[in-house]
This record gives sequence, C-alpha cells and structure tokens, in this order.
Amino acid sequence: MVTGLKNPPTDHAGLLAWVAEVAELTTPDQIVWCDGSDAEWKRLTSELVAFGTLEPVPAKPDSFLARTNPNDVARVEERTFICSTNPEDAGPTNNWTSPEYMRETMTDLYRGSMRGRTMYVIPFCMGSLEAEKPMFGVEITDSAYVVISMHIMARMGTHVLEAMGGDAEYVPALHSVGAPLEPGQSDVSWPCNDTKYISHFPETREIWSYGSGYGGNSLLGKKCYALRIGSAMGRDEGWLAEHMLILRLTSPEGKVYHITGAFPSACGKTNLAMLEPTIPGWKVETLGDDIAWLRWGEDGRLWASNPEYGLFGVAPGTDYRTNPNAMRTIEKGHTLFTNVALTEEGDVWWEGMGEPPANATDWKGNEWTPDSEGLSSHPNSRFCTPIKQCPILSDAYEDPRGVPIDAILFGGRRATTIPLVTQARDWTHGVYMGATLSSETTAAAVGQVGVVRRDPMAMLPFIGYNAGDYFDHWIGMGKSADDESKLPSVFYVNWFRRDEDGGFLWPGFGENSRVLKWVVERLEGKAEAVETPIGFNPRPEDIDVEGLDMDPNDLAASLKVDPEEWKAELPLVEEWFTKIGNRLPTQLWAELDALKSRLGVDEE
Ligand SMILES: Nc1nc2c(ncn2[C@@H]2O[C@H](COP(=O)(O)OP(=O)(O)OP(=O)(O)O)[C@@H](O)[C@H]2O)c(=O)[nH]1
Ligand SMILES: O=C([O-])CC(=O)C(=O)O
Ligand SMILES: [Mn+2]
Repeated sequence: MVTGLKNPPTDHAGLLAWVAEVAELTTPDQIVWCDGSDAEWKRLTSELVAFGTLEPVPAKPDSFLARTNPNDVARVEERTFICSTNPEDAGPTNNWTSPEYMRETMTDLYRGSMRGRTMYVIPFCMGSLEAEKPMFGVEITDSAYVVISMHIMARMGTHVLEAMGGDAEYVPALHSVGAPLEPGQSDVSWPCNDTKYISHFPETREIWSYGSGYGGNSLLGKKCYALRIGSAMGRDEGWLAEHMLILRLTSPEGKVYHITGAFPSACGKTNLAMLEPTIPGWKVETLGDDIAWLRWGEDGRLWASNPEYGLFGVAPGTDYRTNPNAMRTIEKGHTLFTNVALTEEGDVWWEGMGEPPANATDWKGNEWTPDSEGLSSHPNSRFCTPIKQCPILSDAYEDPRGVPIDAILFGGRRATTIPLVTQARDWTHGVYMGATLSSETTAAAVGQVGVVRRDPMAMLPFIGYNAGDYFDHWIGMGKSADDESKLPSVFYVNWFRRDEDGGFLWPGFGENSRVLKWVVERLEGKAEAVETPIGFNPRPEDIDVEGLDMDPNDLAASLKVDPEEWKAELPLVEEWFTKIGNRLPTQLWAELDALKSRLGVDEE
C-alpha cells in the first residue's frame, strides 16, 4: 500500500474509498493529505524552487514565478467536455461525449499516470464554511503547483476536512498532468501532456481533468466546479452560478449599491471589481472579480456571493494607472506569478506596466530587452494572489449570504455597434441582452484572438448544460421573483468601442465610475435617458464628464446607437438563436422580433 492511505486524517468513508480507488488506478509513489498550513506552503514552494518549477521573486515577499510549457498557457475549450447521458442536455454550445465513453477513455489515461509522483488530496470549500450548505470539494492532483495555487484560490485544508465530518457531500475533482515518471527518468519543470481532457459529469457532479497544469484547466474549484458543475446545480436548485465580478458602490450621499458584471475572460472584470473612481465622493469596494453565485434572499431579492478566496488576474495591462488596487494587492506578496518576465532587480514585469526594464528574462526563460521581437510575458500570464490582501475588500466578503444586487452589467469587447452603456427595458429584455452578448476572443483561451463570437452572459465556455435551458432558467428566475421591482436592473456596457484609427473611444478603467454613476442614478430615477430601439441610452450630457479631458466627439461616438450597425447584427443573432435550437425560450425570439420592429425591419 502507498504511504498516506494508512492513518488518514478523516473517517469520511466515501472520501477514503475514492482516494484509495484513485491511488490504485494512478499508482503514485505517495499520498499527501493537504493541510493548508503555512508550513505546507513553505515546504512545497521550496521544493518547487529547488526543482526549477518556481523561481523566487525577491522584490516581493514570499512570491514566486512559474514558467509553463509554452503549449500549456490557457484554458483549452476544444478539449472541455460536458458528459451528460443525453447529448441534448449538453446542448449545442458544449463538446459532448457519453459519460461511459469518457470514463473509459480517461480511466485508460489515468492508469499509472501518477507513477513516480506524489498524489495530493486537497479538501476545499467554495464559498463560506458558514454557509447553510457549505459547497465542499476534494481535488486530487499530482501537481504541487496546483496545491499552492489552491492555497490561494480556495478555502482549503484541515479545517475544511474537519467541517466535512464523516458524511458531507462533496464534488470529487480528479486532476493529473499526465506525465508519469519511470524509475530513473528525470522530470521536466512543467510536466503536462499533449493529450488534454477537461471533463465534467454534471449528473453525478464529478470533474476529471487530464494533461494540463494551467489555470482553469487544473484549479478545479474555479471554472469546473464553481461555474460548470455549479450552473447545473443552480438549474436544479433554483439559483445561478455566473461568470461575474461583484462590487459595492457608495455614492457621495452614502447610499450603498451592489453591482455584478459578466464580461468574458480578459474583458475587464478584475479591473472593474477593483476600480478607483475618478469622480469625487464615490467609493468602490471589491467583493469578487470572476465568479458570483446568485441566490434568493429572505427579502425576495437576488443576493450574490463570491465562492473564491483569491484572484487569478490577467497580468498584462495591470499597473498603477489602470488598476492600482491590484498592484497594491500583489505588492503585499504571497503571490504566484505565471508566465510573466523577471527583471534584473528581481521583480516581475509585463507589457503595460510602465517603462520596460533594460534587461529581463522573458516568460520562456530567455534573455529579453525592449528591442526583443517577442513579448516579455504571455498575453494570458497571470497573478494569483489572496483576495484578503486587496486593500478595498468589502467587509461583506465573508458573509455567507453575500450582498443584495441592484444592477447586473453584461459587457463584451466590441470595436463597433455596442454603445458604452444601455439599460434594458425589463428583466426578459435583460436576459435577451445577456443571451446575445458578443465579444472578440482573447488570449484567455487557446485559439484565434480578436474574432467576434456570441458569448451568452460571458458563460459560453462555462454553461454546464444546454444553453437553451440556461436562458430559460434565467427567464424563470425573473418569474419566480415575488415582485419584479425587486429584481436587479440589467445594463449592457462596452468599454472597447474603437475609432477609425483603432484607438479606444472611451478611456475606461477608473473613468468607468462615470458609467456606474449613470447606472445607479437610473435606479434612483435621477438620470435621464432616451428610449432607443435597443433600450434606454444616455445622451452625452447625461454622463458626468467633469474633470475628464475627452473629445466630445469621442464621447458621442462611444454612446451612439447606430440603427444600421444594429440591423447588421440581426442576422447574426438569428443564426445564433437557430443554433441553440428548440430549447431556446420563445420569449427570446419575441424579443428579437420586437427589436426588429423597433429598428423598422419588416418581417417577411
Ligand atoms: N481599454 C480598456 N481595457 C481594459 C479595461 N478594463 C480592463 N481592460 C484590460 O483588459 C484586460 C483584461 O482585464 P481583466 O480585468 O483582467 O479581465 P477579466 O474579465 O477579469 O479576465 P479573466 O480573469 O480572464 O476572467 C487587461 O489587459 C486590462 O488592462 C477598460 O475599461 N478599458
Ligand atoms: O480560467 C482561467 O484559466 C482564467 C480565467 O479566469 C478565465 O479564463 O476566465
Ligand atoms: Mn479576472
């Protein structure tokens, strides 16, 4: 028997049986039950430094840099599967295989896949341990990098295992980098496999991941549990698992609002969540930057909580001018950087962080100077840092109930068509906005960058079931509200509209507070808007631009509702709805028809 099976730190029979079963299949050298302690962090980071997987970042306390295999740098959507019994239940937006086929295929891959390695067992909890029903998970992994990342990203360790007791339900999440070692074989600094599978079994609430050590592919509490499995749980139990930031906004009069925002990967969630307002008297506090669970509160309102414990933020573009609070968060240390550059002074650097260093080591480990041809950092390079270090973290962060939501923002990265901000007419229209959300692809997933695709509710890669059913669940959430006036108001934003020269029309970042101001003043009935074919839109004079040095033509262009551009969008929406097929709620076709008639497009 491998060490670690004897005298385990739990008497949870189901968990013990699963751990034994996985050990027998994957044949690791030893099993380590992760306790989440500082000593464990020190031991594993030291081992990884000695081994060459991590390099210390001396300029920041207790911080490290990892360089991945250049073929393992982002989520692999093509290799992500939803394995429901009926393919219809995975729907047209997911890759599908039958659960039997996937279990057989992956069992073959897992056989002996941890040979020569340590198998870590990570008990974790997404969201508060004080929740009515704590959302437990256990990740088994053969990657120590995953263990230390989970130290940051989730509540994990002995206290979670104790809270699970002998019989708590949990989501089993199995991960192997797929790189077994033969006796005497030397290891590489970033083991992974060309064959990759990120598989989900929504019916049995299981996750099986193989071949990648990166981000959302391997930190299985995040996208796999909190979004894909979570969304299927939410459908069954009457809540929503969403790809959303959560922030608290306080007006100069001291009124408090909570806003969530769903923007696709690398489209500004972390930045908006940590925003430093440029307008006087307004204050933003952070609650979450990537994932929100939305549940009904006792008051009949929708409440949002952040199930994560850390931030896994896009590094490029982050600096003191764009996101000072992210910089202050990582300055405190205890941060893992992946695929960024290391300067001669022993600090991290990436594109967009002020002046480039004269000399650095790039993300591939090569010498780099500002004259070098390639980028110093991978476009999807990341910082992984404890959310508790965020200087503007809201004191409601630990509250298991979360916060009541006043407004939901949907947003994408669109060079044309989509105005800076639009308010939906009502909940169903808001669901239509979310369901037809579109965005240019980014480096957060493997594949071509800059291609416009539909990304409904910013959840295209994360809906764990049929997208038509998911839209229906959203509409149903509105119907189940005891009073429509208690529902959040929905807005559609676009920070990324461009002028003819390709420059952004809107300055973005801290200036987005001006848009948030209009949003809450709409809720208060104070701000003006005009009704347009696409919803309620501000005129230039409705946006507070005091102190903003901006060409009025650019402001007008960023807000413009151009009927011709919107008419060009209609066939794309029709194609999208047709792709979703017969499970698309009829209300959304009706919304499209209503939009057509408001645009003066004749029905044939
Ligand atoms: N022009 C412009 N760029 C922005 C704005 N907000 C964020 N960005 C840039 O967009 C990129 C992604 O921003 P993030 O805030 O990390 O995006 P995210 O949605 O949290 O991304 P994920 O972590 O992948 O889900 C970064 O390079 C930012 O600098 C904005 O308001 N305007
Ligand atoms: O999951 C990841 O690897 C990174 C992330 O937050 C996203 O892509 O939205
Ligand atoms: Mn983010």
